[in-house]
Amino acid sequence: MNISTLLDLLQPLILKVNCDNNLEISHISSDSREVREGTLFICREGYSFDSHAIIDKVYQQGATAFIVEKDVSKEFPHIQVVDSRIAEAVLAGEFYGKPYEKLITFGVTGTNGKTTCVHLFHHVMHMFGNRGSISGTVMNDIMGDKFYHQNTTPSAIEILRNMAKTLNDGGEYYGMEVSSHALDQYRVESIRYDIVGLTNITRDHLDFHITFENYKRAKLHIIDLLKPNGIAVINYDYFSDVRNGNLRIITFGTNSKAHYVIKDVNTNWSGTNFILETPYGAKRVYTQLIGGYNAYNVTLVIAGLVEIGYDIDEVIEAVKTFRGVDGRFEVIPEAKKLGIEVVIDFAHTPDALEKVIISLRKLSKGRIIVVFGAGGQSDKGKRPMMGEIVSKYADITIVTTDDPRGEDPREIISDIEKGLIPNSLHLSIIDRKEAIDTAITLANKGDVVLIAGRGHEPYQVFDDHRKIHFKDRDVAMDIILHKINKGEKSFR
Ligand SMILES: CC(=O)N[C@H]1[C@@H](OP(=O)(O)OP(=O)(O)OC[C@H]2O[C@@H](n3ccc(=O)[nH]c3=O)[C@H](O)[C@@H]2O)O[C@H](CO)[C@@H](O)[C@@H]1O[C@H](C)C(=O)N[C@@H](C)C(=O)N[C@H](CCC(=O)O)C(=O)O
Ligand SMILES: Nc1ncnc2c1ncn2[C@@H]1O[C@H](COP(=O)(O)OP(=O)(O)OP(=O)(O)O)[C@@H](O)[C@H]1O
Repeated sequence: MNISTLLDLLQPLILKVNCDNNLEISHISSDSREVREGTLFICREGYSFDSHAIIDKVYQQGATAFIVEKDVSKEFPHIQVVDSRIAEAVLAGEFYGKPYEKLITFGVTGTNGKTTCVHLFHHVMHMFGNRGSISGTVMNDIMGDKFYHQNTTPSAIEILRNMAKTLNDGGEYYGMEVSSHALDQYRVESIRYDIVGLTNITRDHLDFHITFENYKRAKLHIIDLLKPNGIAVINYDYFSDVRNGNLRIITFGTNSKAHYVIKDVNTNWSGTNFILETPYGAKRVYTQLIGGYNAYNVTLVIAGLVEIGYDIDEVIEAVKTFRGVDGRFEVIPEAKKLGIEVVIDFAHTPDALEKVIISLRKLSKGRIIVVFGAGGQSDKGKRPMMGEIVSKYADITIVTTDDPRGEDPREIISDIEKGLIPNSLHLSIIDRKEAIDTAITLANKGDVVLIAGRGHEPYQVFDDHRKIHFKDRDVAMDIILHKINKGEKSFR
């Protein structure tokens, strides 16, 4: 591609041009680790690294030209812009030929439920015989190529590249989780969606957004990214006041004013069922997902697909066969041999913890023992709130280590302890394995152990370089099997 095409597009952002208009660009990147001959490299001052500092090294790697935000030497062909992140979004859209225009695109944001919605969307589309891709926290599945990405929402270039691959390989749809960070940093700015979903909004990520208003504004920005005929599917119980010109907004929730009204939710150990009042009549919905809150996630996906033209009864039928996502209300069947239930769940916000424990309360007459911690280097303010919620709703609270990410685990635990309700039954055990073992040992017949906060995650991250393999399900399973082999049963 000739750089002049890209220059035209960037015009409103350009401060200075210091390059030949006839340069040919065969690749674009903002990451030096993937630069090759013919690359247009986008420099930016990031949160942890300033890639303007490595411009000479990247030039030697073969970069043809640079997009920069700062003054750099004339020896490097460059275009200086006011904002490299916006430039990256614009360039990525153009360079990869706007593949989103030919795909059914589904973007979900919200504090909790994004992964569940995107995986359910993938499942239903597959059941309808469509091929496509998804990206998000647990995994990226780009036309069958499955891999983990450190970000819930990758960079603009990666997303557009994956969308282009999806289209080239004959895919029809692309579903993705859209984090508030990504919305704020223009990672999805040049994408347009057929369906956007807003699951809910409660406290999280205020280390980054600082205020809840900023966080909410970032999330709501997804509505601006709809295609002209696109549909926003919004949880009315959290966003009752969203208006946006002529855009189609479809609401869902328990409030009778919503377009899709959730009623009579019943959850048990084999799934959840509820009545959904829709513009097409009342329907009974059954899902294998346990936890009443999943009625919201399921409804978001049903409403989105129905509103773009899929048959409601067929969508509801396809939902039935979805088995859920790794580490989300995952029951360990072997625990039953000890007379107890053990559940792994990714709840790591105050709201998610409350919802999961309340769901468990409906499922069990026994005591609920919760093991959890909080991640380091992220929203410290939610820690005491998590402590308060767990000690309010659980019978025994065991505070432990999550991913400290360089923070002292003792300090994180102490932040959580500040919120614990006085006189509630609680323990703090720094070693996560020991905490899980203690919870399972304390459980009597009929009790439930909830191991929360890390879900599918395979590693505990102690600092930038020290990761240890730690998957809650595997650790809990080992402990349970060990107890079964020793002939232990929870009859106490
Ligand atoms: C704070 C934050 O949001 N950081 C994200 C952001 O980084 P950044 O733009 O500040 O980039 P940086 O790491 O400082 O590097 C600056 C530039 O130098 C480049 N670089 C860097 C090093 C190098 O050797 N060579 C090189 O070229 C980088 O590619 C980048 O272009 O943009 C990058 C590309 O999209 C992300 O990978 C990076 O995620 C970091 C790893 C991160 O931890 N992000 C978290 C906070 C985050 O974004 N999380 C949300 C989900 C949250 C949730 O829902 O739980 C997410 O969407 O993942
Ligand atoms: N609709 C919901 N309302 C409240 N809590 C929910 C909802 N859906 C899921 N959860 C809780 O949030 C946890 C994470 O679910 P999921 O992975 O689907 O959300 P997410 O938004 O993708 O999270 P993250 O962005 O942190 O990856 C679940 O394990 C459950 O505890």
